[in-house]
Amino acid sequence: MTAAVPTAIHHDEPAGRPITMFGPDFPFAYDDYLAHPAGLGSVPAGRHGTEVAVIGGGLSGIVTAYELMKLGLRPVVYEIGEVGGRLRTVRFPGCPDDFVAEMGAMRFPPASTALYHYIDKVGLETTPFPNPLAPGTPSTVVDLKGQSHYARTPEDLPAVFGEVAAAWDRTLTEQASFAEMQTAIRDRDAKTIKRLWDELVPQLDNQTFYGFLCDSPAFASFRHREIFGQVGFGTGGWDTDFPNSILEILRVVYTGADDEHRSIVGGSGQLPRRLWDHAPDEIVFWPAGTSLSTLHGGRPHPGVARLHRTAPGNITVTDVDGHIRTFPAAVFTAQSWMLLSQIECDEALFPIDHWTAIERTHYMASSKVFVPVDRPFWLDRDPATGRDTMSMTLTDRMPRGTYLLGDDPAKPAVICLSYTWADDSLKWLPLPVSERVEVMLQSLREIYPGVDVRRHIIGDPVTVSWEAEPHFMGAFKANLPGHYRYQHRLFTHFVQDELPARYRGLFLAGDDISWTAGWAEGAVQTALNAVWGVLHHFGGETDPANPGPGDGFADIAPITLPD
Ligand SMILES: Cc1cc2nc3c(=O)[nH]c(=O)nc-3n(C[C@H](O)[C@H](O)[C@H](O)COP(=O)(O)OP(=O)(O)OC[C@H]3O[C@@H](n4cnc5c(N)ncnc54)[C@H](O)[C@@H]3O)c2cc1C
Repeated sequence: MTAAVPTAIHHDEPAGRPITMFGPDFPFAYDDYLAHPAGLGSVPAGRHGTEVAVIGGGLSGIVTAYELMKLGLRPVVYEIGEVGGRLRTVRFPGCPDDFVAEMGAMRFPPASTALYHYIDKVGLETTPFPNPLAPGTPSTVVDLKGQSHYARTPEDLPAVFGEVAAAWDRTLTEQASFAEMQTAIRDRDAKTIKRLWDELVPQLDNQTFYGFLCDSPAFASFRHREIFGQVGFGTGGWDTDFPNSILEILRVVYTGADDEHRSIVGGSGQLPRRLWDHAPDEIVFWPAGTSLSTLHGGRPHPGVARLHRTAPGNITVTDVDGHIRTFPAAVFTAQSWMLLSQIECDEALFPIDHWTAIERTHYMASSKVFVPVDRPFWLDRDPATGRDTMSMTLTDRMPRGTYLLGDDPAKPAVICLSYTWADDSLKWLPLPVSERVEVMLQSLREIYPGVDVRRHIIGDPVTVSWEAEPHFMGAFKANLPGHYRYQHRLFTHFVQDELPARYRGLFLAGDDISWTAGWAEGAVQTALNAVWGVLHHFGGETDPANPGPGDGFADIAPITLPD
């Protein structure tokens, strides 16, 4: 548990299976499905070599393409920017290559077991991420209302933080059957998960995160709600999530998505790039040594400008260079608002209810700023106080979260001066990077009056505001109250037997389609759904010993709410 306030109920890890991102909406064991020696299934030999368009070369698109290739199909990946998408690792201009900044995803819970399947496959190493009060984080400062609290463990914080933690524990116990749900997830007990969740969804779909807190007697005090919003659980301040559906938050805390985060050594962007170059041992139809890279002559096709149907079942793709190609199936993995804005689309691509669901998608803004520094000077002890010079910092000032990355005294290091979401991110939007850095350094000076951070900076800063990136609408989707039905339509779209034939053959995957948006695990899980969808569409099947996500769908399907 990495909580600043250890707010999810924390039991000692019992023996047996750990908590994973198994459900609660769709409790399918993607990790077991991936690990099974029978593989993900097969398509009829007559289909081998058939082209399938994969739009978007982020993690979801690359996983989709990789698995389609292994089945003997020919994925044709279109990417408008860089392979990797929101797994975007950048270097600092003029600095050596071992300085990296994670502009998108930067910390991955071990609970994301389908994601780790691919991290392990391509041989990437991970290391604990220095979240607030995580065991590997030397120290944490919580700075609220102009008062700073230094802590090595949660017990070092003033008593009110413990009260807030207890209030969250009590709220989850009394209003969300927390312990029972975690036991069911641990036991992979899909029936109990569904019983608990299917009861909560209709009750809570209309509720915001903040409303959920206000309804809890444990959070009767405004001050407690305020501190909780500023310090939160796991990774830090969560008040920017207060307007979102409480179902989004419960999904995260039940499944351990905010716990025990690890970063990928050298950067997360290596994962999709290595998978792009990876030649799988188990591959059908294609000669040994085939990879996505060899199938594409080294690089993906350019971005997609137009999508339409030229015959029932066919998807015709026009790329930004004007090349036109028609496919018997396609998987769309970019943010779905691209279908409403940057890509010219034929309305016949989806039924109208799906278009409505796409249109209702709500995105969270997010900004980050990083600077390279000469060394991890924060580990220097202040001789007067015996404290670290500087600490991982949570604050109600503009930067909100400052992360200190690096612990080798002999090496340069990196500071994430600020990581913000939603309204907090929009406050940075008008400022160029130099002004962002000035405001951030000023805030840090208030918190650490004797520390001259600027003196240690050895290169230019890098920044991102995802809401201003050309091919993105924000950092990630976050459902608002009342959005469950839209999310349900998008997630279940990969099972197309009930759809009129004219709408089949185009599949949706990626972060927007996932129940746990903002977590790369969802991008992988939805990719595997789309792969199953394509396989099924082409008359293929899974091995009876290893059924896929669509095979036993009726038994574990997300609950349908009435209109
Ligand atoms: C700031 C931030 C922090 C995050 N933190 C975490 C974290 O700590 N842990 C975690 O697990 N996850 C985190 N995530 C979420 C994680 O990054 C995503 O879930 C995952 O990377 C999404 O992958 P994807 O393939 O679905 O989408 P993307 O990575 O967005 O891929 C879609 C691709 O489509 C491309 N595209 C767009 N338009 C077109 C077009 N017209 N034609 C062709 N291609 C197009 C885009 O360029 C992009 O490469 C974070 C994300 C952000 C932004």
